Amino acid sequence: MNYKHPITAPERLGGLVAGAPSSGGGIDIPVWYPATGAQVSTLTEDDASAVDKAVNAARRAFDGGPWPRLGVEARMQVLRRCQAIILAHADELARLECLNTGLLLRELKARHMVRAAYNFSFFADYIGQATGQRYDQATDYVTTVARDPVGVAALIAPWNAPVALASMKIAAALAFGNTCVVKPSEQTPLAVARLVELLQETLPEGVLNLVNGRGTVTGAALVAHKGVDLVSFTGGTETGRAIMSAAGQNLVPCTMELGGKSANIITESADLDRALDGALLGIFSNNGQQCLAGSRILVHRSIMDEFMGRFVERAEHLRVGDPTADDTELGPLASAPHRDRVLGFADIARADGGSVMTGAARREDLGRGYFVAPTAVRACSNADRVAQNEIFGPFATFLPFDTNDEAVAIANDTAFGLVAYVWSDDLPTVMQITDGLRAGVLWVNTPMMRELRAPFGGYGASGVGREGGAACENFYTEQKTITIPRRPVPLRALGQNN
Ligand SMILES: NC(=O)C1=CN([C@@H]2O[C@H](COP(=O)(O)OP(=O)(O)OC[C@H]3O[C@@H](n4cnc5c(N)ncnc54)[C@H](O)[C@@H]3O)[C@@H](O)[C@H]2O)C=CC1
Ligand SMILES: O=C(O)/C=C/C=C(\O)C(=O)O
Repeated sequence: MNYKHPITAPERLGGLVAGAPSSGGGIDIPVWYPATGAQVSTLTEDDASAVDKAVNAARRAFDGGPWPRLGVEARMQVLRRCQAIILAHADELARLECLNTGLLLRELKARHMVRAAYNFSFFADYIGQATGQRYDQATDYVTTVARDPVGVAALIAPWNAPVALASMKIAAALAFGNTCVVKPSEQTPLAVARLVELLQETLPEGVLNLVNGRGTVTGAALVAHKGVDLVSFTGGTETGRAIMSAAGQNLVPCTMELGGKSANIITESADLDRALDGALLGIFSNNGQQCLAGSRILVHRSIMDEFMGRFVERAEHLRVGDPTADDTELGPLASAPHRDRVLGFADIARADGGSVMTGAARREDLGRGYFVAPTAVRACSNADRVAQNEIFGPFATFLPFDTNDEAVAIANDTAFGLVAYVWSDDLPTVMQITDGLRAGVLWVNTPMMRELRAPFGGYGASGVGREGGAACENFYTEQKTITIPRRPVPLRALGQNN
């Protein structure tokens, strides 16, 4: 199948430093359309010297430029202009993102670009309403807490929702007065590059810079750079470990939004129709590639066969194919190696004694794109590798449980702890399960509702720190405590006693 491309990408692509093309210097990296396997652009990698120039540009903009010194009202206006720019170019950005990720164009327009624009208006509103801290000590002293921007932010974004996730970091870093160097995934640079280019129109020079290239080259040079003051990363857990160790050498703060193996708990008291819709959305939306996927579906044993049977039937009817078509429900995976890795887990499931209920095959009838059939396996136990590893694809793992306590124990029995889903119409059951779960975000009777004022992030191997309103304020600002006597309070006069 030769699906039509959603848009034509620039033939060649690089970074952007202080509004001008970066110096590159690295290898050429092909950029593919996952729906056809065709090369659509070539990325010039930024080497360590190009990264150095980008960080220095951000440093100059921070140390001497207007951005960190701008009043809140002026910064809010700029953030609102960023929102307007994204909305005005939403169709183009969505098409570039589709071309580069194979995510559904419909979803990119309706959710990802709307979220990207909202990230900026959210932080504009947030800084406009931020309250301060003041402490009065008896009558003699007053202490206030000022917040300064931290400095140059290294923002490292993944390939599964490039613009939506990079823009969250950019908007938050800018809102609190920082300057940035953004590094998108080398697999998915197109739409983030265009976003950074578009936002130059309203941002002072050097405030938002872009470097491109492999994580081990461009990303590693960025994280290790002494001019970087903080690192925000979203991506895989192993990469998170490497980045945090490198950033640790410079003692800079990090947030790590990492992987998950989240439990989706379907209790006996669930509204099963709704839980079924939620379970399908939880694992198959975003082409199955999201950290917050409900990838371990834990079902009460009394309803396991019925629920899994209905899930499999619906999965087999998912419309897989052209990501630009309005009625497609599942597009391709992001890359050929990733497709092969995901499919490899079917053999791993069998080797561990599990059964493949459906899927676990390439959709070669759809051409050379990286399509796989929606997959469900029944694991033997929660120790199986398909129950412990993040697969990051349209691949659901089912396990039964007998009691609420057992559901909680299974849910908590992984290295991860990002999110969890609970389906029940019985309040004591909901309370018992939510009290016991060790995960950063819990959704009860709903899939994936994101509240930007609330913290988002995970326990354990799912991350360090949180993203969201106050969490971002704490991360992207330094706090400065200032104590002033109201009048000349007498001081102990040292050295005057002899
Ligand atoms: N949102 C999420 O939670 C994501 C989770 N993953 C998980 O991670 C697995 C592996 O995916 P990968 O493609 O390897 O993603 P990754 O986590 O390695 O890539 C994310 C970003 O980190 C950069 N990066 C990689 N190594 C780096 C380093 N040493 N220093 C600085 N930056 C570096 C990459 O270039 C990219 O921009 C996936 O199969 C999935 O399970 C991947 C992407 C997103
Ligand atoms: O909503 C957020 O801020 C983060 C969402 C994260 C993902 O969807 C992901 O990494 O898959």
